[in-house]
Amino acid sequence: MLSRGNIILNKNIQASWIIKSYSTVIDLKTILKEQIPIRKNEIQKIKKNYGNKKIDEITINSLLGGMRGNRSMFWRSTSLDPNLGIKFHGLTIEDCQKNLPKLPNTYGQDEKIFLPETMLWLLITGEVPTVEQAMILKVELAKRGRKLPDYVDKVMSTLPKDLHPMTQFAIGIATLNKDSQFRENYEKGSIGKADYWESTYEDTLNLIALLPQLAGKVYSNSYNNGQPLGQFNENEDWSYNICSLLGMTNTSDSMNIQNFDDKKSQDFVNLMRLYTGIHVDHEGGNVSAHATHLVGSALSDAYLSYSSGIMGLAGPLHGLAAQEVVRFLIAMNSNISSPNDKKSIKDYLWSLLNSHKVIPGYGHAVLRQTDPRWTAMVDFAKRHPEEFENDKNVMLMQNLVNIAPGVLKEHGKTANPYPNVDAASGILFYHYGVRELLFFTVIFGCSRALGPLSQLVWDRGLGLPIERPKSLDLKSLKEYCD
Ligand SMILES: CC(=O)SCCNC(=O)CCNC(=O)[C@H](O)C(C)(C)COP(=O)(O)OP(=O)(O)OC[C@H]1O[C@@H](n2cnc3c(N)ncnc32)[C@H](O)[C@@H]1OP(=O)(O)O
Ligand SMILES: O=C([O-])CC(=O)C(=O)O
Repeated sequence: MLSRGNIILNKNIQASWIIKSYSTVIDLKTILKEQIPIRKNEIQKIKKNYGNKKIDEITINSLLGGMRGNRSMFWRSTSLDPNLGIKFHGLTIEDCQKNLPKLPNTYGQDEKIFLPETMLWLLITGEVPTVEQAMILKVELAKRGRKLPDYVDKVMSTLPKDLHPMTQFAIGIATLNKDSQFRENYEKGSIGKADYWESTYEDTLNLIALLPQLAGKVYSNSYNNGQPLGQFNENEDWSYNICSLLGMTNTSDSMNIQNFDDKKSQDFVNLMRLYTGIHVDHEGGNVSAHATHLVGSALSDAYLSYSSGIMGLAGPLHGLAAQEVVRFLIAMNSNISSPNDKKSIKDYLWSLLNSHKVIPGYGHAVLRQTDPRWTAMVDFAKRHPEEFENDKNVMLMQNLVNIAPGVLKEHGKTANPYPNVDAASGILFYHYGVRELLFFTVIFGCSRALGPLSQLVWDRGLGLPIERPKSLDLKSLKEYCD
């Protein structure tokens, strides 16, 4: 083991952005105050000395093919290796599971699963937090998240019950911009460019903190006539509060709508921590992160920027695939004799492909191997055999990984025939009783806020400019071809 002050890292880990130990600093904002000028200076030096250095070539294929593979944006905290998957400041999911600290007095915490709060610290600082640092952030988020403003509650209550949960969620997030400190300061003209990051930081923490309340509000709006199913508990962690506000713990904070016993209640909260801990970020080019970054580059505040990210996440080729996978597994199970019936599964997949539909949960724009987030979700199911061994949908999800890649390879189009995270996640929530498929992506949206919004704080800190690529019309394109 290597020790950096109080920060203990497994010896194989090389976290790329760690520059010094902040073991004595316990406040996130103070660390940012120290880090931002150092990084800004580095970026300015790179621009000055290497500004004209070539990184990539833009081909007509990339121009017409969704910029696939173009290295053309800066993203600080995470990067995606096509074969190994996502790394958070150089740490894999497994590294994070080993090294992010577990916190005392945490409801039923599974030793293998970290809290999203510890991941947020890592994303923002590039440092593995100490227990003390993570505890302080956990408490701060809980304080900031204790109450949804009345005007948001009111707006949400007027929305039609059958409005898609993701649309409700995006509206709720955008509405919160009434309280944006950045927007207010900018309008008053009381801040200059060097100060933008501070109020963006405040907005970011307030927004992340309020997401459990907002998700609970959407759920009760859509599925419980607007009546709350649980209450926020300031002494508990962020993921616990998502679960209790959905009415899905057996504690005094919640209606316990699924009649969980202690074990099931704790398992469900741990599943939520796992899910919301690993969905936070997937480098910068995915639709939700990129949309947040693009809108933020116009100096829209954190609320408007992230509501745009949520709208992108609501597309079926991106986050909404989580809902589509569950629909697909249930439909397949009702068309085949058993989840072990390989031939019927293969036929079913072919019928889908022959009708020009995608196999949801399979394929990826960047990954070329099985998504390690998928592996982490399946590992959760394997560690709870008593819970899942008789679940036909979970069985089918697990069997599919041995069949779908072969079918997709034979079909011959898909660059990556292996499962992505959405292939496993929704069906585990479904198992515990979240049967409202349209709601799954809202949980994804709670988690995804952590990555793109910590990037937004840094975008402001580093003074990154408005994003504005040049487009080409058909005439110019033809001229290039000639
Ligand atoms: C959290 C996430 O966002 S993870 C992704 C979630 N989305 C899904 O699971 C939906 C299913 N998968 C897909 O649609 C795609 O694999 C995407 C959108 C994820 C990636 O898209 P691309 O980078 O364009 O993939 P790729 O280069 O492999 O596409 C080549 C062809 O294979 C097809 N293809 C890709 N994946 C699949 C699939 N799972 N089933 C059937 N066909 C597929 C594409 O539609 C494309 O067909 P076309 O040439 O007729 O247009
Ligand atoms: O990286 C992507 O394009 C899609 C994805 O898996 C994510 O955003 O989590």
